[in-house]
Amino acid sequence: MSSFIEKDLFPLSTELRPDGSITIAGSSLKKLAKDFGSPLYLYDSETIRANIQKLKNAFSTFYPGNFAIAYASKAYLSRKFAEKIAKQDIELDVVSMAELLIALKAGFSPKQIHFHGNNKTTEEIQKAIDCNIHALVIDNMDELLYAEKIAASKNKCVKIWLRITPDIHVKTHPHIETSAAESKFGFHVTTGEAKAGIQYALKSHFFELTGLHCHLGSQIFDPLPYRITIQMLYDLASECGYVPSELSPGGGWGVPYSTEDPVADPNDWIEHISSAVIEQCRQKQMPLPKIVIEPGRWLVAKAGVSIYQIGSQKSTPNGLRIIAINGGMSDNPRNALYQAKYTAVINGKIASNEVFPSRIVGKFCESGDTLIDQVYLPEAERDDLLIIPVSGAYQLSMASNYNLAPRPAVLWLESGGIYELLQYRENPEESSWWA
Ligand SMILES: Cc1ncc(COP(=O)(O)O)c(C=O)c1O
Ligand SMILES: N[C@@H](CCCC[NH3+])C(=O)O
Repeated sequence: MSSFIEKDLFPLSTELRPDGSITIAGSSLKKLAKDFGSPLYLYDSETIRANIQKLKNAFSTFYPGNFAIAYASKAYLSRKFAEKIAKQDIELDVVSMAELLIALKAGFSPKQIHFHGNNKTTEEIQKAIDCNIHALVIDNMDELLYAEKIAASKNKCVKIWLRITPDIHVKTHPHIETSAAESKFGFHVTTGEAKAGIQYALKSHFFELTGLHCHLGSQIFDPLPYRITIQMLYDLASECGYVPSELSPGGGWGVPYSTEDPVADPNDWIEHISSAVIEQCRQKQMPLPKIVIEPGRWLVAKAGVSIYQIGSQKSTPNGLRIIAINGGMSDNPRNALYQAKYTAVINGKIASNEVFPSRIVGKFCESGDTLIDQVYLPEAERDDLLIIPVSGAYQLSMASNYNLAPRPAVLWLESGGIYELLQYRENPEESSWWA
């Protein structure tokens, strides 16, 4: 456990009791699992607030212009979670009608919201226009022309950004890279579509092109591709005689999931983004834009912890120790999708010295339903609680009802043992499949 704490994998308010059990924000995980059942997801409020503050401080240190932190809500969103985040004076990136409606309901002003997506529906474009969101982020030429028709039918001038794809590779899993020439996202630079899009948007009576955006991908630990992209965006803008008042280099900064993963300081990210923008503006004699970053994972991954109950255990003929838990790919498909690596501990047995290589598998009817390929754990018994840290991003937001599994409950933890239900456990007897 101490190595996990050193490596910064658990939420800030995590404490280890002398009996080897864990509390977060003063709440015992054993008690929470008893009261709310498992699988159970928890978010530590202190970690989220500290992460937001860290990014704000970094901008205050490195960037003399305006900036905004926009939480990429696809990482995890529910109405109550959105209400908590709305109080932190940040903006929000949404990609669907439901995310937009929740954001508005939770108290985000439309002026704090920008709407992404490579294939927005007519209703989504209409709704975004009707509520005057901060920016409709147009993904491609086809969408630019379609959104213009909708804006014209409403006789409105809509604030837009264009999502530009630089056609470069970044080091991450191919499924979460969005910057390459093969990407389905954005106006590609090398085909000339990006330049044509900017020129078209600048001429249209129905658009105000307030900014350019690029999102390179996710789980990125190197600031260099951000620098290259910012230069590319400014070269493009300058070729088109365009001066962006906002510039969004997206999100994507990575987090460690296990003690073997790199730890990358987001200060480096913000410092590089800031200095690249300052350098480009100086070279091109343009005023500094408002920089809008869109972190999802970096803001919430480490704040989240998932708790499971251990069930069957077995050894395979080749000596592999398998521990099955009462969740799996339905609440966390990341190993199945990206071979994502995690670590885990057994609550109450953290101090044990004797550990064995173990594979953590779920309860679903797929051989790929593995949560952790290999982790060293002590002897475990049925009903022991397995705790997986860094569970706050892209687990529940990608959860499914495979095998008609109900989605788990989610709690928000405040210090002093205070907690609030963000999302209740689905009731398998009241789900839509009974219709
Ligand atoms: C447009 C856009 N912005 C921001 C993000 C957030 O990425 P991350 O959670 O890696 O910060 C994503 C997801 O990759 C995205 O598609
Ligand atoms: N879902 C991915 C991240 C993709 C982010 C959205 N473009 C993950 O779990 O790592």
